[in-house]
Amino acid sequence: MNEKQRTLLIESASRFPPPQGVKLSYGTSGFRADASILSSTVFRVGILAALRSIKTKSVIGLMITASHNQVSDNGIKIADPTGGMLTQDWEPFADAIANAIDPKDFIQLITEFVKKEDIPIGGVQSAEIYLGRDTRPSGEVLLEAAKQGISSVVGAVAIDMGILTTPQLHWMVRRKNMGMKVSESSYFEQLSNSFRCLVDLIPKEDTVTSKVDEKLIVDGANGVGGEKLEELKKLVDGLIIEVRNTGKEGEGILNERVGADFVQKEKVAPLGFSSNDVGISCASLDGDADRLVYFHIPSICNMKIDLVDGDKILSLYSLFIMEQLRALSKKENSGMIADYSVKLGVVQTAYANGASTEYLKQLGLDIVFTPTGVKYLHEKAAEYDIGIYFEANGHGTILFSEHCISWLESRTNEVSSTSKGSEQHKAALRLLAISNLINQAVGDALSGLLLAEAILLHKGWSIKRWATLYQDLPSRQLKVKVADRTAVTTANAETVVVKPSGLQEAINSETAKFPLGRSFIRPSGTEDVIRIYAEASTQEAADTLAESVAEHAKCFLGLNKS
Ligand SMILES: CC(=O)N[C@H]1[C@@H](OP(=O)(O)O)O[C@H](CO)[C@@H](O)[C@@H]1O
Ligand SMILES: [Mg+2]
Repeated sequence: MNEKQRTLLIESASRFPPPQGVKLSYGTSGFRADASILSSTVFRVGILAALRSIKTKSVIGLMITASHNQVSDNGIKIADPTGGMLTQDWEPFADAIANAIDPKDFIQLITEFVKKEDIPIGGVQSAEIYLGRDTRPSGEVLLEAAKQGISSVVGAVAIDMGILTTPQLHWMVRRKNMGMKVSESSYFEQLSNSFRCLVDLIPKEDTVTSKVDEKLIVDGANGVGGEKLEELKKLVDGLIIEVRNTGKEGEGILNERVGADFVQKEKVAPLGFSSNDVGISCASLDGDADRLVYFHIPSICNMKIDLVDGDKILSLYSLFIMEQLRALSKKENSGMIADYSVKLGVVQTAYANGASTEYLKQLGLDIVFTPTGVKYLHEKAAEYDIGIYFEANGHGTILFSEHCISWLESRTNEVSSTSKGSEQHKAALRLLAISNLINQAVGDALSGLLLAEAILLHKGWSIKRWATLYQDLPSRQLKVKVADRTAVTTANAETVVVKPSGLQEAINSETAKFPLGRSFIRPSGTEDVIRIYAEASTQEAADTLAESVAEHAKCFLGLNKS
């Protein structure tokens, strides 16, 4: 590192002293904490992003958001050149620099890292970083910290893309690195065009007899998703969407009793919904619009909901894609059959409802489990020609391999010359439209919503029909603040506790008391808590199982005194 670069880093780092007595960790989705202590972290991640951009010779994204956390929190995460999450190899470096106690230490870490990774820092090579943020009030100050971090690396340029959903920023980074046009309007155009394409391919006779819902009400969590959906819906014909909890002045507080996380965990309607909405199809986005769940309110008596969670969205997508693949491999007039069999896979986590896994198995799908956190699911899904992944909480997407897309394209060309308009031809076009609609970088509530709506229209299904695909097993999630959550280590996609020893045996003996019982605990990657999950044949049993496992966890780990 040359002298000019070193001086620049030391000067700027001294303006961003780290918080005292706090240990930060890159976690399941970047750094998250109370916004008031994050400036130095965001500044340092700005530098990391610049190094990553130099190393990969690509545009890197920096998103300032704390997703579904309370409004006073904020966070920062990195989008890698493909639009995915930061490569896991760099996470230890992210942790190390975020926790370096003084500028000297910090510079030392950077010097060692650029040497090890052979990063030509100092201006030989340029770097470009796209910045996005959600609607949190702390976003502006943190944006400034990120810019200062970036500009303390010689040759690095920050480009502020403004207030965006997390998936929009990831999409932009991916597109830019593919040499394509990047703007918010091109994002909206791509989504609305591919949605229209799917709707145009709906067999006409089916639409007449359809029982589809007339409108969809969307809870925007008082975050960025609501305002973006207002924009997007102007371009989408054939859907009536009413957006609530848009976060406009006086509408409510970000994520407070609203949003996908609240709805999925509490299983009640968000604020802003009432008994007037009984029977109507509804959906909830989370604070940065990378999660989506659906629901309807079955009765005017209370605000309990019938939840259509990520597992059911995954099931709907899987069913539709399987149907298209089947149509594609059928022998038609052309006499041709599919010349390679598409490897379709489904990825879930331990939080997936047992009934969903059973349903997907019955469809004959290949299902794999990974630890919690989309970085793990995404990586696994990318091993298939078409990989569908979802967390129960509504984060997920469908990945198409390059090989699969070019095969679909050549298939479409072939079939359109021999049997244009055939079922085979339409199936190939539908799959291509899905690959354009659904975000290939990360889970995206807006594109996910348009795909779900297109499939419902195609099948002539209402949300009630969709909800009956299978019946969820009753489940309960709890969280406990323990003395040190890192004392818990797990194995087998987080379904088994390895440490502290004896705890798994205690969980096993509780679980054995309940028919269809299943329970596991794991340390959260985004909050200072241990999460407890339990599932059983009745709600009461699931509640009791969760409570007793929580008691064991407290006993083994001790409570947090602070
Ligand atoms: C049980 C649960 O919903 N966990 C969520 C939550 O992670 P935790 O590590 O459980 O805090 O936030 C992650 C980021 O949004 C998401 O990927 C994950 O699924
Ligand atoms: Mg989110």
